[in-house]
Amino acid sequence: MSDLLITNVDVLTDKGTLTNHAIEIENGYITSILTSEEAKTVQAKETLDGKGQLAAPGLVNTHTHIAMGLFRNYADDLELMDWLETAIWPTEAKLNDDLIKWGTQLGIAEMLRSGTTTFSDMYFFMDTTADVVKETGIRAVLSRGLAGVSPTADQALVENADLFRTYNGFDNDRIKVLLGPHAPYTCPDAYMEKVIALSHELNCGIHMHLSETKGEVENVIKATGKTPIAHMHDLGLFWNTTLAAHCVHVTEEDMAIMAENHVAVAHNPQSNLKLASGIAPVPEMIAKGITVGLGTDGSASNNNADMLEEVRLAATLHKARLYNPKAIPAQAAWDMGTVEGAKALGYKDLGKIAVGERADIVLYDVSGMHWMPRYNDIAALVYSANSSDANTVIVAGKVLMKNKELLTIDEEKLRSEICKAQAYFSN
Ligand SMILES: N[C@@H](CCSC[C@H]1O[C@@H](n2cnc3c(=O)[nH]cnc32)[C@H](O)[C@@H]1O)C(=O)O
Ligand SMILES: [Zn+2]
Repeated sequence: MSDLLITNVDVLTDKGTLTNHAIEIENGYITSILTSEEAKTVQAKETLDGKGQLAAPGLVNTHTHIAMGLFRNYADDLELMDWLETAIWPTEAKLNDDLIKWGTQLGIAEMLRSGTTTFSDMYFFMDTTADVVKETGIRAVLSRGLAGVSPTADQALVENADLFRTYNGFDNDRIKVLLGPHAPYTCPDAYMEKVIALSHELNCGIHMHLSETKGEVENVIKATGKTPIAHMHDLGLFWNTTLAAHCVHVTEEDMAIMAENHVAVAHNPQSNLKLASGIAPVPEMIAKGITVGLGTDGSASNNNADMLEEVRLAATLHKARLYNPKAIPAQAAWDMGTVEGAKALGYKDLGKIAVGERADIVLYDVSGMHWMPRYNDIAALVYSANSSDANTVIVAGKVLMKNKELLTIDEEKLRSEICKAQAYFSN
């Protein structure tokens, strides 16, 4: 008997949309895709009626600081270093476990409601974040932010290693753990050497902000004679898997290093626009064989965790930059938001609806006027859908949102806790 059967649903597959089909799920995986006729004989513990809905893979947010939703619209219209130094870091100093718990829950509620089923996080108090991930059922790749310039730098390494030992591989890889060296400007070489040594000891991957702003690149070149990518490569950072957030200012040589060392990129178009960082050369990176996923970055620089916005921006931004409507076609943008993002996070069986894939599925309500006519569902998702069309969300075969009701989060309680947090940060 299967665990879950979704019936009467349109299914987005690599070969186009299969109308009025059924998806069978067992042990967190998609075990078959059937016609409605074939599905009649299937026995399942739970059945979901997918009538009027389109089943698509869940979105994969490859770069967030999810609890930063606490600082949504708190400090805007500043460039990165100014924003971090004058607004964000002093406020983050007031964070505690309890606030992180509610900030994380806020982000997860927002992501599930907008069709995201996996996120990759870099932040503080990651044990608490891991707890919330465990309870809410979302999929996550967690890294403890590591800053060598912080007074707690060495303690943070211990915390990241403990996080890895406790959670890496939890629940059949529903949680994975990376080391999170923050950025070249907060991680001096001596500290990076400790991070790299730890990555060898644990056989652990890396998640780091790299080449985000012109200023960062200029400073690293001044100090070392090399770009941040070349410098990190020479330090030995890329020996295992690396997820590099941003990569806005990369040279041809950087891209060659990244391709050769399988450095994957988390492209955060909205954050890069808002912090005036620039536009990453994404079509160029993809052409060189680099895996590029999409991320929202924190909701204090975005200012939401809506991945469909990133998919749309990825599809449109590079067209305008290159005066080329084919720069990132709709399918490529969709893939970056799903299967390519999953690859960037080290999942080989995530991000598609197909037999054998992990069952992270979103059912979109396609009854809205903006869904008519329906010539092409990929184009509809990329160019016309609203993320609030997400109606039902499944992660690892478990239903986490059903007909817009979150089943693992008490939103009333969450609202009241976020109001308290706002009052706390307003003082
Ligand atoms: N430095 C911290 C841990 C870092 S957590 C990750 C950090 O990244 C910061 N952050 C958020 N968005 C960005 C970005 O776009 N670039 C660089 N840092 C960011 C965020 O505010 C947070 O401080 C410590 O003292 O232990
Ligand atoms: Zn970031």
